[in-house]
Amino acid sequence: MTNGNLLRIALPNKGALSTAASEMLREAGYRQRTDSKELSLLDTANGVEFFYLRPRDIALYVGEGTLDIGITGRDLLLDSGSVAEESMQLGFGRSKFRFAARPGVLESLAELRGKRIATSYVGVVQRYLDEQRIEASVVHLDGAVETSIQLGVADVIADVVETGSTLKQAGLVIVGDVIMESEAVLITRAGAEPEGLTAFKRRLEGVLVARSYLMMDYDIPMDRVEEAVKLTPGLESPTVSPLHREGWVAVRSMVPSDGAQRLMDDLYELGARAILLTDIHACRL
Ligand SMILES: Nc1ncnc2c1ncn2[C@@H]1O[C@H](COP(=O)(O)OP(=O)(O)OP(=O)(O)O)[C@@H](O)[C@H]1O
Ligand SMILES: O=P(O)(O)OC[C@H]1O[C@H](OP(=O)(O)OP(=O)(O)O)[C@H](O)[C@@H]1O
Ligand SMILES: [Mg+2]
Repeated sequence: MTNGNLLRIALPNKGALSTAASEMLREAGYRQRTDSKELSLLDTANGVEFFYLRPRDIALYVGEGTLDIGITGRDLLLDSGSVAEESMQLGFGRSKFRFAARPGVLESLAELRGKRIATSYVGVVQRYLDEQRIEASVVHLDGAVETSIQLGVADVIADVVETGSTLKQAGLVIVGDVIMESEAVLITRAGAEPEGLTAFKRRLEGVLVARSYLMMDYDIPMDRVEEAVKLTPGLESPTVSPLHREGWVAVRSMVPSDGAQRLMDDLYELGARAILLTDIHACRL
């Protein structure tokens, strides 16, 4: 690591991952650029420096050790062939990598043999073809690959699919199974443990937990508390506090956001009252 003890972090400068990555870092308490033209940003109070780079190039910088860590897509990491490694899943930028063609052109991926496949992810596609021992020609395009079929440059495309609306617009249908599932990931260099990495990861983990859990409070008669805490076991152990009202206690526990309303109904049925749900802004487990 250069530049004193600053942890040097690569972030997507534009594209599908950029806004969500910056948002996550802001939630983790880091400074982020306010102008999308800024190329890098120092956050000395938190011991980090951010470099805003093309998501495609991020694995290269991290793999070569020029930068300590980065946020990019799992598919882009694999495509780059970099020695950088996935160190943490970040839960946004989810997509599936798939083959598609005009209806009737291809029944299964076994029929890819001899076809012209257009993609921006040559590394991912070639690796798949090699694994399956299929010989086909790969046409490298920078983007808008769906249009290449209409323009006669390819028979098949291989691309990121999120909602599927781009494929639909181009009149293409998915062929075969999902080649890979991707999401934004934190990447590091194999074997490297830069100073500050553990603290940085703990902050991001805090954001992931704060996003997927809520804080629940409720009052309940003491003789029901065992049943109630079985429904709300929390991550460590729920806090049970005495109440002024005799025979009642207050319970506080983290609960998964998914299904929290249903949990409130169940607790009410059990006799709980004053059931409150509040957001968690930040946490360290
Ligand atoms: N709807 C989406 N479109 C494209 N990429 C997506 C989508 N949803 C998630 N991703 C992920 O975002 C990453 C690609 O990011 P980005 O769109 O910035 O790359 P790009 O298409 O190569 O760049 P650009 O379109 O800016 O030239 C991949 O990891 C991909 O899986
Ligand atoms: O399934 P969907 O929700 O339609 O999203 C997938 C589409 O979005 C991306 O394109 P992008 O907008 O990044 O343009 P590009 O192809 O020029 O990179 C990707 O390459 C697909 O074309
Ligand atoms: Mg794109």
